[in-house]
Amino acid sequence: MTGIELTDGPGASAFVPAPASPYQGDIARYWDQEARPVNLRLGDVDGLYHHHYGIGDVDHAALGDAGDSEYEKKLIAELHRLESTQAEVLLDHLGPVGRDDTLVDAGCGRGGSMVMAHQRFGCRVEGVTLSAKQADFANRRAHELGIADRVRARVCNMLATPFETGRTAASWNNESSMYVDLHDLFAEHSRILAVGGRYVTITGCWNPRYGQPSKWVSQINAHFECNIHSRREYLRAMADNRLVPQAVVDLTAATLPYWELRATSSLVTGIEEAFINAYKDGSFQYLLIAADRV
Ligand SMILES: C[S@@+](CC[C@H](N)C(=O)[O-])C[C@H]1O[C@@H](n2cnc3c(N)ncnc32)[C@H](O)[C@@H]1O
Ligand SMILES: CC(C)=CCC/C(C)=C/COP(=O)(O)OP(=O)(O)O
Ligand SMILES: [Mg+2]
Repeated sequence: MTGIELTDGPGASAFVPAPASPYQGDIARYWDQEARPVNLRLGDVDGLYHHHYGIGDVDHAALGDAGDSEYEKKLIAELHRLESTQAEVLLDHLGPVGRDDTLVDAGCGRGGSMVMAHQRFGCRVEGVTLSAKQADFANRRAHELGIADRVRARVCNMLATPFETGRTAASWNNESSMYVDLHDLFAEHSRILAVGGRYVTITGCWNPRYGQPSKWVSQINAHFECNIHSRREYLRAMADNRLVPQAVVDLTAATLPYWELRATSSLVTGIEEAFINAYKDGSFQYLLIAADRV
């Protein structure tokens, strides 16, 4: 195996494999360099660092008056609450999970969802990301929380993981499936999941009823260097890989309040309008799909 040794600091990943493709090298670099305030300031609220979006109604009573000197702080806390609610809803769909189970977070980012899964179920959680910086960040947080023996991130391609065949109780992709071929992705989840295990994704996908990816969807792809798939592609690739949908939940209406609130904040990144327009013109959907491995 080719790769490089990382030696900078105690949390550094011991071994970073060479990227499986030039594209994966680009994505590893993208997330190694990412430090947007909208992600770090929200994570600082309670130490759960997410790279996904929010769902649910805005609590206007908690936000208070826009003229209030504490308003921006409250707005950040509210956006973070909505992002954590999103992860809670994903975890709600994992089915029964025991302390002895192992879960896999494919494309784990800085590890917020992994920590939440461990705190809810007491289980072991293994995460993979292309970014050594993210893996180090997630492992440092797990260490600070005293759960490093149960929650671990590593630098690894989610299409070729080191996990044993048929031993994972449940696995998920939280806004990370738009970076890979879906047939390759679901073949790997299907391999590692136990029969009867559960797979869950929350994702943005283009709506086949619209026809083709809209200009807003193309703008989101360019912004994140990703490749948003259609709803049809998800369902077909799952069916081809022994993943049978048990629930398909359209979260589009539930995510719009998050985007509309975020668009008013000082932490805007410039992609807010594309998401709002794409969701509103029907070309784009925010979906949760939970599937049984049969
Ligand atoms: C938008 S972030 C989502 C992070 C996390 N799931 C969350 O909800 O906070 C996308 C993640 O997918 C990861 N990713 C993309 N392609 C990957 C691949 N082929 N293998 C492993 N991770 C990948 C990136 O490294 C990044 O951590
Ligand atoms: C739903 C879709 C299409 C998601 C694309 C993947 C992605 C980049 C998610 C959010 O990451 P982030 O939290 O780092 O982004 P931001 O900085 O915009 O908050
Ligand atoms: Mg974010």
